[in-house]
Amino acid sequence: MSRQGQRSGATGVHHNRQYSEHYLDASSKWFNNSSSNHIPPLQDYNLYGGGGRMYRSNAQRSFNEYCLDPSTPPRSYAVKKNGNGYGEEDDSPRDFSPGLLDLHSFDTELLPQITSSNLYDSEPYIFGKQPVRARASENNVSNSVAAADNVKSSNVAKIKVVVRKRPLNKKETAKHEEDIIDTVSNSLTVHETKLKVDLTQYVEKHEFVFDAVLNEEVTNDEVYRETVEPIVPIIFQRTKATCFAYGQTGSGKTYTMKPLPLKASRDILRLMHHTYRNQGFQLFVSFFEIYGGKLFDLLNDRKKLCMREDGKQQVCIVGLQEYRVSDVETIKELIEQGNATRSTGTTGANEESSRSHAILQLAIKRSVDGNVSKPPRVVGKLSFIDLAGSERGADTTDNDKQTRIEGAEINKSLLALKECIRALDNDQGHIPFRGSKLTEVLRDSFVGNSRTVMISCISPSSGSCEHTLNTLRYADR
Ligand SMILES: Nc1ncnc2c1ncn2[C@@H]1O[C@H](COP(=O)(O)OP(=O)(O)OP(=O)(O)O)[C@@H](O)[C@H]1O
Repeated sequence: MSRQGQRSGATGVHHNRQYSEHYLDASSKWFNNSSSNHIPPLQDYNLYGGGGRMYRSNAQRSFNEYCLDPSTPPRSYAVKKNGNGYGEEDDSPRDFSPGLLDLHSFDTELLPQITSSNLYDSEPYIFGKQPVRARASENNVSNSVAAADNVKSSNVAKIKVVVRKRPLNKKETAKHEEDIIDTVSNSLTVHETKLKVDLTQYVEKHEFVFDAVLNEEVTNDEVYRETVEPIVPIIFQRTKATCFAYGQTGSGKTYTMKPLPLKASRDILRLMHHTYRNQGFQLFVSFFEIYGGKLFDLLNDRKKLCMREDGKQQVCIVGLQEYRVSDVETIKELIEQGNATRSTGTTGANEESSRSHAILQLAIKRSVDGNVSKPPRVVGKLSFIDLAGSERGADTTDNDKQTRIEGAEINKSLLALKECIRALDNDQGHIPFRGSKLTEVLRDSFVGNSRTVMISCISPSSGSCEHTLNTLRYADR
């Protein structure tokens, strides 16, 4: 009997198997319904002129100059402004001029520090109207929820490392590969088969402990609850958070990351429409990728973007399009559009492998003093990063020059990311952002009040042992 068969299937988290329907199916569903009970149910309060509205922002035009109908892909519409500040559809589709998105100093500069009592005790305002006293009692309810969120925020670790083990796939099972990973609570053991000099086999055990270990039975909903859900409320409290998935090609990074932004935006909208109702928060989405050290806008025909640093060493991504969104459907469309645009390529290791880092950002903004004529500024931000396959850095032999260059670039950025996380972990004053484009772009997510969640994805199979150990060593702090 194989070792796999002998084991009792000890797991850190006990839940129904989710992959039975979707696993082994490359077109598995990416957007699951969130079943979170922690945040009140979403209601459409029609805050922005209709749940089906979406706004596109860039720095050269005011944020509400564009308004798109989410029922069709956003880039096929341009919008002209009407009298009430909201747009109407226009036939001229590519009316957008490249904007300047300054991640810090323009519309993403943090609002001045608002103490929690200021933020929650003040009367709510409605766009263009005076504060309404009648809403005071409703606001008191919000206050207590917000206060509870404050308490929660101090409990959210600055860096959290979670390992997710996927099930064996069809190919691995067909090759009779064994599951060599045991998980118990937040620890795991890798059983590596080795050869002695006399060619007899022996098993070396490698043990690791992480903040959480999620076994092959854990669903995407549970991954969300363990990783991103605790961060969502603190985004409203001037926090910038990053969640990324690391691991070899085929280890489940995309499978793990894809549902997270949608689940997070659903909860963000719930909070905006409930706890923070009428407090002027707005949600913006942008989606870009870093491929070969260059930036491309996944929500604007993969338009090439450039990153600049201003005199105050603040990072700007020139031309990046952001969309103001107020309903989950629109966000889903944008994410689907971005994913479809994302580049994939062929290498010796995995034909479908993604060789780029995809970065989806959800930014919560608010106009200073509730003045809608002023561009809204970032209050908090949540970045989701689906990293390129970690073994790409070693991809130097059986591929062409282009693939080798890509591999070197990926290797550089993954190392730089690790260095930044190590520096954050050690509370070092200096964070080495400049190590790569990826870390430069993420600079503002690492400074100040930041949170980082790393999800290390591993394959259970004996054939992936070396890569799995590399991934776990990368994640080991
Ligand atoms: N936890 C899981 N449960 C069920 N199926 C999974 C799980 N993780 C991954 N898979 C499946 O494994 C396959 C590879 O996963 P995925 O594409 O997410 O890998 P990846 O790490 O993103 O690879 P790449 O770096 O090449 O993009 C997919 O078919 C996916 O559906």
